Amino acid sequence: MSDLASISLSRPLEDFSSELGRSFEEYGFAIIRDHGIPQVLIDRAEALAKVFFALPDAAKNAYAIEGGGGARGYTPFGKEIAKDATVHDLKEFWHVGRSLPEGHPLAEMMAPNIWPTEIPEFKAVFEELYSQFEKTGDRILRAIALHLDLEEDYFVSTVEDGNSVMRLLHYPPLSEDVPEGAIRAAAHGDINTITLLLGAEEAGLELLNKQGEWVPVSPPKGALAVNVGDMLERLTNNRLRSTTHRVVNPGGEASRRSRYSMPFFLHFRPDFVIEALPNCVEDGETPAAPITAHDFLQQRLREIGLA
Ligand SMILES: O=C(O)CCC(=O)C(=O)O
Ligand SMILES: [Fe+2]
Repeated sequence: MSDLASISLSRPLEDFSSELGRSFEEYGFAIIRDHGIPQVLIDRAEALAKVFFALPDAAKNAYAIEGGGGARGYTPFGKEIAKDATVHDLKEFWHVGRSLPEGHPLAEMMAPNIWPTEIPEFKAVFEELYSQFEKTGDRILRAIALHLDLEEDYFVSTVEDGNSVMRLLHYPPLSEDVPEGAIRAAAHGDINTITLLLGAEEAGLELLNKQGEWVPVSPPKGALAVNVGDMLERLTNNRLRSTTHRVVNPGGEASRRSRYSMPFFLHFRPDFVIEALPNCVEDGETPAAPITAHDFLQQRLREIGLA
């Protein structure tokens, strides 16, 4: 078992920062409560996600954008494949991105959102949840900055108008003919800066610890599971590790149930250059070369079959 105790975000930032740092150094993950995202909003969002995924395939497929890299709208079951995996994940999902004002200079790198016309409340609820995730993300990034001995607001400009994506996930009940080796989400690291995950109470999420064992991540209802992504790993020259994780198939009764979850992949702004922080590089070490967040993302999307 992991001893991922939940950390309260309502504590003074310095205290929160040292507990978060400890959890990140050990697991690359932390469970956070009192994060400020209202439970009524979370419940509403989960209910609407369930309504969407219950629509007929033909209706859902109308929102799959050909050639869009899955960046917005619907991605059908059996499409995404984890880096280095041989079978597809057993999931379908919907992506909500940033709503940029018309003519914004970054609009070229960020596709506009689309919304399911069948569910009129969808847009307002998920735009609100997106902005709540950003607010909580800002506080978590301040704590990470303190942990890294940076100015508290170091990350503010790096994520301003960032390419963050909220993913509504549905893992359907397992069918009789699951392809050999296929699981709900194969082992992977997240591509982005940090991930804030809601709704992962239904069992299945596991992280790979430093000892090479898979351990369950089981946030209590309403709590966030937060993890370090590949971009933050690269920025910190591997001091903070992007921990491999997966979602395994349940047995027994749970295999006949759907699982839902809502990760928010917090990204740097596309033109931010990810270059190892000087205070994370030891003498004689050669960190990975600088790369823009946009180029890094495109490289990784090609590897997971989405671009
Ligand atoms: O569904 C979950 O609990 C985790 C999903 C995940 O790791 C991902 O989508 O990157
Ligand atoms: Fe993930």
